[in-house]
Amino acid sequence: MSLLDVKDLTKNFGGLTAVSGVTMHLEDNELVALIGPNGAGKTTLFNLLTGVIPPSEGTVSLQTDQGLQVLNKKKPYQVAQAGLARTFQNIRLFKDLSVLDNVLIAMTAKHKESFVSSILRLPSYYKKEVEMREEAIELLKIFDMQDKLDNLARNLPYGEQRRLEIVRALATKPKILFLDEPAAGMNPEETADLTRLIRQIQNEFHITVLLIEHDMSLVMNVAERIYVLEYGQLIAEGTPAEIQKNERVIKAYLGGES
Ligand SMILES: Nc1ncnc2c1ncn2[C@@H]1O[C@H](COP(=O)(O)OP(=O)(O)OP(=O)(O)O)[C@@H](O)[C@H]1O
Repeated sequence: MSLLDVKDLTKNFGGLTAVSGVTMHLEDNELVALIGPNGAGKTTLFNLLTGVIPPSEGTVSLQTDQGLQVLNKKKPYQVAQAGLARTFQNIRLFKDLSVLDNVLIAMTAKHKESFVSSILRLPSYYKKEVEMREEAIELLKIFDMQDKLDNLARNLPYGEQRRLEIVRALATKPKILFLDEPAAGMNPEETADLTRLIRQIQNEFHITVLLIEHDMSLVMNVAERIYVLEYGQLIAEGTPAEIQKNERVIKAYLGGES
């Protein structure tokens, strides 16, 4: 049994089938990439896996501490509580809040502090708040952002805004982290930093990462396994070396150069 099992997942938008009968799996502590040409259905598949949109058909099941959970009909916050976190193609930070507050808000979504103790401001509430603050600072230290705690998110350079998004996702202590085009808009130096960061996340947090990315050097550098989508269907799965020499992938994705 895999950590995440996806069976025959399909999404129709009116007459268009954006994702068609996708079956895939993710294992513990794997770094997997999902690639495919523009419009292949990658973001739609991410949205299905993270509860942003419901599937037309198929199932998504996650192994959790409470046993197997079917995620299909769950809302995004329930999917997040089950252990799936994601970033988006377009940055979604609270731009007018500080770096630290951005992380604290993500943490609050996960912590189950009782309503009564937070309303009454019981000692346990303050204790929790102090703990969360310490945890958030520790996390930001790992990603070299300890000097930016009070900076407004909007004032960070682009690469750091993307990094903060990843920190926010990690603050929810996910089992699986979904990264949607994390290198989009980055310069080569920022992309090199991101490559190191993704490896660091996998090593230090022992979580599974699924990555959508158009930057092939990043994908081939970090992914252990790659899925390839074309017109909503999976056309290949394998190691970077296998994918690079897969005829169907070369034809579909790399423009038939061989
Ligand atoms: N809400 C929607 N309603 C109708 N069609 C949609 C919707 N969302 C996506 N599509 C269509 O589904 C197909 C897959 O789109 P999707 O964004 O998932 O592809 P993608 O592989 O992520 O593309 P890109 O690499 O350009 O981001 C496209 O033809 C797109 O126009």
